[in-house]
Amino acid sequence: MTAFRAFRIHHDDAGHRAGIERMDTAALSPGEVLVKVAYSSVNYKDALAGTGRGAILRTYPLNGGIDLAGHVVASTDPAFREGDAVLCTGSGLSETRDGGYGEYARLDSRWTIPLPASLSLRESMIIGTAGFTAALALLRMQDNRQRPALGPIAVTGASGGVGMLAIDIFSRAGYEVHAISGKADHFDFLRGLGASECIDRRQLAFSGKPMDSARFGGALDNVGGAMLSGLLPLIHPYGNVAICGNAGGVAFGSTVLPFIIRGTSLLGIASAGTARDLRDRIWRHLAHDWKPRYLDRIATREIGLDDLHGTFTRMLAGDSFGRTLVLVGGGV
Ligand SMILES: CCC(=O)SCCNC(=O)CCNC(=O)[C@H](O)C(C)(C)COP(=O)(O)OP(=O)(O)OC[C@H]1O[C@@H](n2cnc3c(N)ncnc32)[C@H](O)[C@@H]1OP(=O)(O)O
Ligand SMILES: NC(=O)c1ccc[n+]([C@@H]2O[C@H](COP(=O)([O-])OP(=O)(O)OC[C@H]3O[C@@H](n4cnc5c(N)ncnc54)[C@H](O)[C@@H]3O)[C@@H](O)[C@H]2O)c1
Repeated sequence: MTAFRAFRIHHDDAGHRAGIERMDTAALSPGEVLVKVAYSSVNYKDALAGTGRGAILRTYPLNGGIDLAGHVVASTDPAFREGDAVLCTGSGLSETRDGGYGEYARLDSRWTIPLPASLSLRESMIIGTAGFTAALALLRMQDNRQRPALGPIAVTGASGGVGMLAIDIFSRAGYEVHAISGKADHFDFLRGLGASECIDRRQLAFSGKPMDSARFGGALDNVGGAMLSGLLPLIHPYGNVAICGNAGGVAFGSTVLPFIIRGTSLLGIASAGTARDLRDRIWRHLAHDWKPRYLDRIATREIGLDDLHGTFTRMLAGDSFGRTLVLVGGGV
C-alpha cells in the first residue's frame, strides 16, 4: 500500500465537488497493472468531468483524467513487467474507473498499451485522447474511401487539442487542411502546423440552403451544432464528415439531400470505447507514418495537479490553445 495525491471527483447529496486528496493504492479501481503515472493531459471531457458541467463519470467517486502514461510498478498479467512504459487513453478512465490525475493508477491489462519505442511518455500524452481521436477519424475516413484527391479537409475547432493534432496528422498523411477557427490572431501558428488555409469562423457565411457548391472533400468537426449543419451541404461527392465533438452544441440540422445526392457519410467518432485491434493500429500509425511533427509546439502549457481547476474553466469558456500536459509524478 502506498499513499499518494490525486484529483478526485465526487457527486453525492451535497452535489459536485473535486479537488486534491490523499488516498492509498489499495483504494484504486481493480485491475492487473499498477502504474506510477508520469503524465496526463487535459481534454475537453476532463473539463466537463472536473467541473461537473457534463455527466461524464458513471460512478462516484473517481480520480479524473481520461489519459495517462507512466511506468508499471507491479502486474499480475505476465504481459507486463515492472518498469515497462505504458499508456492508456479513454477505456473507462474517469468514467467507470480511476483515471490519470493521480500519482498511481490501476489499469485493466486489456486496455494497457505498451509505449511504442519511437514515442516518449511525454510525446504520448501530448498526443493523448486528442491525437488518438484525430487519427481514429482519419482511419475511419480512409476506410470509407477518403483520399486527398477528393479535396481539402475542413478541421473545425482548429485551435484546440484535437484540432491542432488533426491539422498536423492529416497534412502529414497527404491531405490539404483548411482550418476553421475563431482565433484569427493564431492563423500563422496553424499554418505552421500544416494548414494550407485558415478560415475565420465568423466569416463563414453558410447559405442555409440544403445543398450548396461543394468546397471540402471531407471534414473533422469538433464543434457540432450550427457548424456541423453548415458543413454538410458543402462536401464533395462521397466525402466523409467525422463527428468528433460538441464544443459548440449537441443538436444539428440537415436534410437528407447531401446524403442521397452526394453520398456524404457521417462517421461517429467515439475514442473512449475503441476496440483493442483498432487502438493498436492507431498507435502504430501515431508512432510512425502519422507521428505528429510539431508536438513541442502543440504542447502549449505544462501544469501540475493543483492547476487543473483554472485550466478547466478556461477550456469550457472556449479559451483553449493546443494541448495542456499534466506533469503528475516527475515525468520522464
Ligand atoms: C473524449 C470523448 C468526448 O469528449 S465526448 C464529449 C463529452 N461527453 C458528453 O458531453 C456527454 C455527457 N453526458 C450526458 O450528457 C448524459 O450522460 C447523456 C449521454 C445525455 C445520457 O444521460 P441521460 O439522458 O440521463 O440517460 P442515461 O444516463 O439513462 O443513459 C441512457 C443510455 O445511454 C447509455 N450511456 C450514457 N452515457 C454513456 C456512455 N458514456 N457510454 C456508454 N453508454 C452510455 C446508458 O448506459 C443508457 O443505456 P442503457 O439503458 O444502460 O442501455
Ligand atoms: N469523440 C471523441 O472521442 C472525442 C475525443 C476527444 C475530444 N472530443 C470532443 O472534441 C471537442 C474538442 O476537444 P478538445 O479536447 O480538443 O477541446 P479543446 O478545448 O482543446 O478544443 C475545443 C475547440 O473548440 C473551440 N470552440 C469552443 N466553443 C466553441 C463554439 N461555441 N463554437 C466554435 N468553436 C468553439 C475552441 O476554441 C477550441 O478550439 C470537444 O467537444 C470534445 O468533447 C471528442
